[in-house]
Amino acid sequence: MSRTIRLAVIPGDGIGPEVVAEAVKVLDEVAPSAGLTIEKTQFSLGATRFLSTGDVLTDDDLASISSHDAILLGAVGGVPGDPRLANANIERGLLLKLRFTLDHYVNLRPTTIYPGVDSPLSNPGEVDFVVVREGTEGPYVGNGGAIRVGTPHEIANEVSINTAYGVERVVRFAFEIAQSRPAKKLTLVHKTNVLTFAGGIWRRLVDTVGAEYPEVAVDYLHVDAATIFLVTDPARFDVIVTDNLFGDILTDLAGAISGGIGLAASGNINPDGAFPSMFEPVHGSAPDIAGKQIADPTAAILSVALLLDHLGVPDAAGTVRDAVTADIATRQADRPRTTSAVGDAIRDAVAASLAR
Ligand SMILES: NC(=O)C1=CN([C@@H]2O[C@H](COP(=O)(O)OP(=O)(O)OC[C@H]3O[C@@H](n4cnc5c(N)ncnc54)[C@H](O)[C@@H]3O)[C@@H](O)[C@H]2O)C=CC1
Ligand SMILES: CC(C)CC(=O)C(=O)O
Ligand SMILES: [Mg+2]
Repeated sequence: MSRTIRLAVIPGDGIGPEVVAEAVKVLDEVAPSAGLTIEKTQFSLGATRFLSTGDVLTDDDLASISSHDAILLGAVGGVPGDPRLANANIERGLLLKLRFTLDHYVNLRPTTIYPGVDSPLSNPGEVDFVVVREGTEGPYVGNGGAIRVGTPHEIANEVSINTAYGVERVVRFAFEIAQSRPAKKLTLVHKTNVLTFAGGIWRRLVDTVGAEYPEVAVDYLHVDAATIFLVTDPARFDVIVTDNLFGDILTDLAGAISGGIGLAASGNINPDGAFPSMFEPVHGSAPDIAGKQIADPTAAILSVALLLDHLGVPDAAGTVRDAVTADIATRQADRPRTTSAVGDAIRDAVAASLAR
């Protein structure tokens, strides 16, 4: 029996539409094998839409997106510094508004170094960790302001919000994941030596919640030291739990060490299922390479694997990851392929695997 999934597709800006086209290609190939019928609604949102209509995300857009079962997003944002977008605030008005309104409190960002991948690390070892980044709080909530703007006496602030409710639930989610993994290790990353108030609540809640997970070994690193170990000893990590800002930064670094930002996938999860979760590559709209068909669509395709996990069809997710693994093993730096050629190859590998 087939299950219908209503998927909101937001290709977005820059390379977003290029990589989403490949992700959809792969999703359409694998979905029937998992008994899924994917009913897609396209949403034309982002900088391009703002420039033509002046709208970032209307109430109607939000209501319509919310009525779907899940969301697939490319990336949004125009060329940084483009004066026409000065008042648009696409990132906050669209991306963060979706994450906050749909209560995506878990931003799940796994990192694996696939065999044959072109990593800048000489000897990375077995790398397989997941960053559980808080998605609805921290310094991204817009709790700030500025006075005397543009004068030599300007003062600006941007305050990090960390609630016991918000921190506890994401920490608990991270412990659940750590408990389910063979290494059973959780590393809190923060900056408690300086951010004593924000860091304090994270440390205390990790200790409190951790008492319920005696099998999980708990570690702590300041964020600056964490960047060292991500490069020198990434195999030490299993589950990292951290706030919205540190998680944002660490996961770009994680992408870079594991073969490039074009491989890094993410899920913005509402674990309670009250709202649709949203799947997207970690990267942005990459205006520097947009329109050239040279973006790597693998991160978007691996985000489809996270979507399939979320939909409760792990075999289909595994089929996609196996196809990506096989494709990465064939890559040659001196023979680059177009975005759609990579998508075709992964789609064909999925088809071949399903035919066996
Ligand atoms: N989730 C989202 O929608 C995000 C949006 N942004 C927005 O995207 C715009 C550009 O941001 P940047 O800071 O330049 O970050 P970016 O992630 O778009 O690009 C950083 C670098 O990585 C490269 N890159 C990114 N994705 C790639 C891919 N799939 N294949 C190959 N190379 C890739 C780009 O060419 C660039 O050199 C900004 O407006 C930013 O706010 C940034 C991050 C996330
Ligand atoms: C524009 C940012 C809020 C998005 C971002 O960089 C991310 O989620 O990784
Ligand atoms: Mg980021």
